Amino acid sequence: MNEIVKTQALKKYYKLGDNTVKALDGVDFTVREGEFVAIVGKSGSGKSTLLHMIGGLDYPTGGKVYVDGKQLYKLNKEQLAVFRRRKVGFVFQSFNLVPDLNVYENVVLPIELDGGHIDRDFVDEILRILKLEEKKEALPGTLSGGQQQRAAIARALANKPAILLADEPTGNLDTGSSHDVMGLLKMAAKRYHQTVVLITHDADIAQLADRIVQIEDGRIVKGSDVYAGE
Ligand SMILES: Nc1ncnc2c1ncn2[C@@H]1O[C@H](COP(=O)(O)OP(=O)(O)OP(=O)(O)O)[C@@H](O)[C@H]1O
Repeated sequence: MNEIVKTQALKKYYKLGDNTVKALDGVDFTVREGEFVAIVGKSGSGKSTLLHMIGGLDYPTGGKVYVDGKQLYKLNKEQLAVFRRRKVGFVFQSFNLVPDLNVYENVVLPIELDGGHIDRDFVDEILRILKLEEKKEALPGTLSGGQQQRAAIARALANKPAILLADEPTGNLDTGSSHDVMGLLKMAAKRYHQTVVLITHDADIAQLADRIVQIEDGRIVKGSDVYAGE
């Protein structure tokens, strides 16, 4: 089975005055294509840092990150930015939709900014699967939190990224909307064989993933490799 994400001895240290914070301290982590992985751990354990490293948002202190066969940190800043635009879909707790653009325009915006081809049939299908077809022309401000997050997920899926990374995507939603959003995200991921790595504090949400990876003090303590759950 294809390993789409692989980290080896990944380290990220932050210097704070005389202290060094070891946000990641030797992480070996693999995700295979089409897997839906939840990362859990206490606040400050290193979850967001790991997601940032996989998404090419920052450079590590040591170790390697491979995504879709590319070693990320051999890329310079511009190449890394292109990698992010083309290969990674991001979903955050705060939906980050552009308020003046309607749902459809928000969803296709990253493709337009990258000068890519918009596959309208595919975008329409995603909007249908995420139950947003009636809301294509609505502005984000007129939508519920769950609908806004589904629009953000549609945007992340629209250019068929190699990986979709979600940082607490249900953090701002009530329980009902959280399960709704997770269910639809999972369904879309299955349908497109989309690899998803998701951070959550919520054990119920994590249970919906194919595999749960637990991180403590910058190290993975459970679920690190793809065969752990089998
Ligand atoms: N830019 C930074 N500069 C200094 N320290 C940082 C920076 N980013 C993260 N850290 C530290 O690295 C550690 C890991 O942070 P990280 O955000 O990855 O944790 P987390 O598990 O995602 O936490 P939370 O669940 O609260 O979001 C923490 O001690 C944090 O304070």
